[in-house]
Amino acid sequence: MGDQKLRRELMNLSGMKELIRKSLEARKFAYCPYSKFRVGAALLTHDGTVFTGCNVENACFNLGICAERTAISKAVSEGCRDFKAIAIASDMCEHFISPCGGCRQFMREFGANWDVYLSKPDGSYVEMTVEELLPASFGPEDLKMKKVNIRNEF
Ligand SMILES: O=c1ccn([C@H]2C[C@H](O)[C@@H](CO)O2)c(=O)[nH]1
Ligand SMILES: [Zn+2]
Repeated sequence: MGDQKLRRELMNLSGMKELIRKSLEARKFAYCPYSKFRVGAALLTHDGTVFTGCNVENACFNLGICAERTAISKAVSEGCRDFKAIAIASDMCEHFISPCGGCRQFMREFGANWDVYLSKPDGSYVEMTVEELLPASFGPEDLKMKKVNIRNEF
């Protein structure tokens, strides 16, 4: 964990603002006829590519997908997994949008020490890491332990 923290590269201010602008832009494509709660995301990879996403709801309510997961799935399905930052935008002026628990775990799959910008429509934001949003997390490394001998468990 310590090593990962050292490797974290901070982004410059104009880069952050541009990513937030793209998440605000992506929010416009939100398909949210049920909640009417638009969310946009813009995901930056280490090679500089940006994948955007919006929430996509469904008449079968529990099938809806969040903006963050849309963006991450777009990136992974195009061969990109090396994430630097994700910006998230909604229409809430009073609060910074904050990702749901499922999206935090989805982000965590691809590392704990990359940046998440929680924004407001005026472009203001707070910066957090995936680790800060999901402390003491369970990740892919935890599955790499030795297989237990199930017969010895009783
Ligand atoms: O960070 C968030 C929070 C909520 N939503 C979506 C899910 C649902 O479509 C709507 C209301 O919860 O907003 C996101 O996409 N991202
Ligand atoms: Zn979510």
